[in-house]
Amino acid sequence: MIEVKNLTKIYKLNSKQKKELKTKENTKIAVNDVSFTANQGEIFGLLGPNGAGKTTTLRSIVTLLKPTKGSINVNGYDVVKDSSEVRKRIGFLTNELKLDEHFTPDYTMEFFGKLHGMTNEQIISRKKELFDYFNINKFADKKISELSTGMKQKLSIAVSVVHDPDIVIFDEPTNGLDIITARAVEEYLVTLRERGKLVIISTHIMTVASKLCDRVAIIINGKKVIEGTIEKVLNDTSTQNLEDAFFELYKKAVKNV
Ligand SMILES: Nc1ncnc2c1ncn2[C@@H]1O[C@H](COP(=O)(O)OP(=O)(O)OP(=O)(O)O)[C@@H](O)[C@H]1O
Repeated sequence: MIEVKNLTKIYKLNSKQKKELKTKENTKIAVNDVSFTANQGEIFGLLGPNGAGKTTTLRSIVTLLKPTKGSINVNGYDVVKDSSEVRKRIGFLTNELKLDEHFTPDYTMEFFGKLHGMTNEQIISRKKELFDYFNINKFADKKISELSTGMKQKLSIAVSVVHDPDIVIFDEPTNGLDIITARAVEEYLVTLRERGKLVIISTHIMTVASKLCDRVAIIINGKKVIEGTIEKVLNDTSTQNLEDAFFELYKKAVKNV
C-alpha cells in the first residue's frame, strides 16, 4: 500500500533550465500538495499531460528524489527515513533504465539479483520463471546489444522485478513499444495484479489507462484534479470516456490558473 500525503516537490532551476522553461523564476513547483492512496491488488494510474509531475511523483515514491514537503509511506515504511526497506519492496521500471549492452540477459539477472541480496538458488529459480514468461531463454546468452527493442524491454521488466517486489511501478510502461510488445507488457501487469501486487503506472495515453487501471489520479500542472475509479471519474465529469473526462478537467484547471 502506498500513501502519498501532501507531496510537494520544488526544483531549483539553473540558467539553462530557466531558458528551456521560458521563465525568470529560480524554482519550479513540479508537484504541488498531491495526496493519494494506492492499494495492494490494484493497478493505479497516475495520469496527466507532459510535464504534469508524474515522473517526479514516481521518483519520489521509489526514493530517488526527496520530497520538499509532505510524506510517502510504502507498506508502513517512510521513503526518507526507511529508504532501504522501501527499495526492497518496490520494483521500478523507467525508459531511462539502460542495460549494459555488453552483458548477456543471464549475467544481468544474476547481477541485479545479487544487488538485491538474493541467494544463487533464488536467482536461478526467479530467472527461470521470468525468462519462461517473457520468452527470453533463447537469448539468455546473447549480448544485450544483439536483442530487439521489444526483447530489451521485456528483459528490463524482468530485471526490475527480479526480487519479486510487492509493489511494481512503471513510468510510461508501453511508450514507444510496438503493438506486440505493448500487449505483452500489459498482460504482465494484469498478471501482477492477479498475484495481489500493487502496480502503479504513469501514462498520458488515456486508452491505456482505461484498459488497465482500476483507479486513477489525474495530475495537471503539478496538482491532483481527481482521484477514483474510472467510473467515478466519468460520473463526476459527465463524460463517456477517459479522454473526454481529461479534457473537461484540463479546461477547468487551465481556467483556474
Ligand atoms: N531535475 C529537474 N530540474 C528542474 N525541473 C525539473 C526537473 N525534472 C522535472 N522538472 C520539471 O518539473 C515538471 C514536472 O516534470 P515531470 O517529469 O515530473 O513531469 P511528467 O508528468 O512526468 O512529464 P513527462 O511525461 O513529460 O515526463 C516539468 O515542468 C519539468 O520540466
